[in-house]
Amino acid sequence: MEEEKAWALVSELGGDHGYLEEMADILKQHFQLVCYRELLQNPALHGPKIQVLFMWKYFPAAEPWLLRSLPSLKVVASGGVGTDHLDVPFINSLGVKVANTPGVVSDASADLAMGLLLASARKILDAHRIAVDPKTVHIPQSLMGVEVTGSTLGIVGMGEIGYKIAQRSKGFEMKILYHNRTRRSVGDEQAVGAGYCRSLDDLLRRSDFVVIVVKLTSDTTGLIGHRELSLMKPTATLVNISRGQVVDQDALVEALQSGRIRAAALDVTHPEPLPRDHPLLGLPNVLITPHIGISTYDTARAIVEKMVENALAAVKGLPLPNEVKLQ
Ligand SMILES: O=C(O)[C@H](O)CO
Repeated sequence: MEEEKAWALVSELGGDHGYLEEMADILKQHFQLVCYRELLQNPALHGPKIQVLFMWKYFPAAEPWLLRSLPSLKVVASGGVGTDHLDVPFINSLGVKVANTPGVVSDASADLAMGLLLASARKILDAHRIAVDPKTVHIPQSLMGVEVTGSTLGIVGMGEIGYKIAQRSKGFEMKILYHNRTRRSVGDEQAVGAGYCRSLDDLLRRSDFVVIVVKLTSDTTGLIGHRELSLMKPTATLVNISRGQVVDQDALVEALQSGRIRAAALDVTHPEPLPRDHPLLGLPNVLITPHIGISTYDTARAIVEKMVENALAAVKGLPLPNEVKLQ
């Protein structure tokens, strides 16, 4: 006899923050799904049976009132690696576990970092606009970029994603520097030819491209501010794929407007999206993508599969493969 499926809450199936059809099918194979909208329409009917909250791109937000209205909840299974949108101690205090999906997001995130770096260095978006607009005249100087091959890349945060960026950069013959709380093994460093910078300032002074890949914590909030930007080369480019709050955006606007640094390429901002009149959106030396680091079909599928694995373990009372525990 088929085991009865446990109930899980999801944002939407389809829609802006919903799951693509294929991903929704994976969830449906294992769980009976209730959409957030349905829950709000009939909380007394749906609330008590929900054991899993699946979060995709932070939706539905795990707000205290929502968590408290789900008495059978066992796990918040969040897609992606960052858990800065979750109050883990509070969730745990309700007897609910938190899981994320590390590992499977790393390749797509590292690929995007390289994409942003290359697009910014070679002004690929400006070039596209000129190529498709018959009214523009191609002035070659305006599309002159900076050389990637042989340049120096500074990676701030050498976890799995940072390391994968280093592996990719090796193919571009870049000199790799990294700054991280803990130093990698000699073997890891040698495999990609990465040099450790104990001091972030040192890395900032020496790099042509600085890629930010740290987790958002109280230590990394505002890590790159006026002082740090002023240490960078005027020809340097800042790439941020971590979280918007790691960079002081006012300081960044100033550095970009004054030419203190050459350019920035950002997959993350604070807030997301930025208000339409935000100065970053009007600067010619900024490239912004709307937090698409993990947005590939393969990665989305792998994320959803991991979310399911964690959720099934929680429902069965087994240890979670990816429980988030605050150190
Ligand atoms: O944290 C992550 O994995 C991505 O930034 C998506 O939120």
